Amino acid sequence: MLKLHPSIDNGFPPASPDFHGGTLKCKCATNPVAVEIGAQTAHNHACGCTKCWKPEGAVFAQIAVVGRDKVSVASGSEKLQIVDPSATIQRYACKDCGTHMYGRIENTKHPFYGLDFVHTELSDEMGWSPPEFAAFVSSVIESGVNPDRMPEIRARLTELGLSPYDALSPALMDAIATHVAKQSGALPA
Ligand SMILES: N[C@@H](CCC(=O)N[C@@H](CS)C(=O)NCC(=O)O)C(=O)O
Ligand SMILES: [Zn+2]
Ligand SMILES: [Zn+2]
Repeated sequence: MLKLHPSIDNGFPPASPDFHGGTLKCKCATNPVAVEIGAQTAHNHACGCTKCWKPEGAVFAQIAVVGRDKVSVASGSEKLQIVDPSATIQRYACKDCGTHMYGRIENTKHPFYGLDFVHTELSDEMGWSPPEFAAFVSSVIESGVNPDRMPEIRARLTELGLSPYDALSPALMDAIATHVAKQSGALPA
């Protein structure tokens, strides 16, 4: 069976109705970085881009958003470093094991400002919001996936209920464009 991501390949449970977050831990056997998430996540999805962190052997990342005020580093903050300070999303990774612990947008004009990006499979808790779609699917080629495999990959994502898109989902792309149009004045604010 084609393997895309360990938390996706075997299907995924629905979100627990009263779920209020959990703790993400990096892969270090000793002194792991721990990040507390104080709320349920939203817009969880598979991402095929080269910038999002993937578990060993995975073709896709799994990534969701949560309010930045709900994210706090509980331990190991001294091990965190920003992967690419010039990127829109500043991804804080453990410098020992490479795991990305959270991604943050500092540009207050960005449509997603206020939301942090997190990989909920780094938590032992069950009940997180499940993935809803697959984003940046064509980008897996940039990580070395043979383009001939794309029909099979898109078919498998569809079978899992994750509609494949080559950017974000239409709903999120519309939300971004609406935000931009309100900033430019093309739409009333
Ligand atoms: N084709 C590019 C796409 C990168 C990209 O645009 N990623 C999206 C989804 S995570 C994004 O919003 N990136 C902003 C950032 O990385 O700061 C790649 O794979 O590197
Ligand atoms: Zn680590
Ligand atoms: Zn990505």
